Amino acid sequence: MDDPEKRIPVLCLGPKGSGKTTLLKKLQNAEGIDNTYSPVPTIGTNIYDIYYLNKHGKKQMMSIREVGGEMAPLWHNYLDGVEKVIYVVDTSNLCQISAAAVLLYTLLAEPRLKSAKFILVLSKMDAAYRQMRNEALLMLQHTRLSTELSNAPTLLEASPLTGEGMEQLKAALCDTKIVSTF
Ligand SMILES: Nc1nc2c(ncn2[C@@H]2O[C@H](COP(=O)(O)OP(=O)(O)OP(=O)(O)O)[C@@H](O)[C@H]2O)c(=O)[nH]1
Ligand SMILES: [Mg+2]
Repeated sequence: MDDPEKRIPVLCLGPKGSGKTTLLKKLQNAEGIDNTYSPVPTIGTNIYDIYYLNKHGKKQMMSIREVGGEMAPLWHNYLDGVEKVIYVVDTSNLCQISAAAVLLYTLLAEPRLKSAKFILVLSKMDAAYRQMRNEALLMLQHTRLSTELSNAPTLLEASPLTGEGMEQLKAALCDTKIVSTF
């Protein structure tokens, strides 16, 4: 397990199996992220180095720390110095969404994350699961969060398997214009 003291500005959280590892691997432009890809559950944490072009066209590296869903009771150890939180919710698993919402609200109320930017990723937005999008947003009370919170999460719909939403996620992370050739 990595050292929680090591400052990594971007944290990727969400319930187990919500698709964090798959999403971050795809952000790294890893090969073979398709229907045959079967990641192992993250026991502990993983750090992913992501390369991107900044607004001056220069290649830069950003580190993102994933903390496995199994580690939810220990997430609070990793919040110091965090500037951005990618919160991944599995749209195909409506049974898990209420629990995901409670964990999200706890993070939004966390004083150490008061000025952090939240990116709420509805994952597994493959065609088969798209129909569940509205139910998922309702269960997360997304409309209420957007109107009542100053640090309301930015909503993104993504599927690492189809590539949907990946450029938007990169752009939201890098505060840079969308770059199509990377
Ligand atoms: N259909 C579909 N399945 C996905 C997608 N992303 C991830 N999965 C599957 O969901 C399962 C869990 O994915 P992971 O990326 O390991 O999830 P995780 O959030 O990292 O899980 P933990 O590390 O246990 O917290 C795997 O079987 C993936 O293949 C997606 O976009 N579409
Ligand atoms: Mg994982």
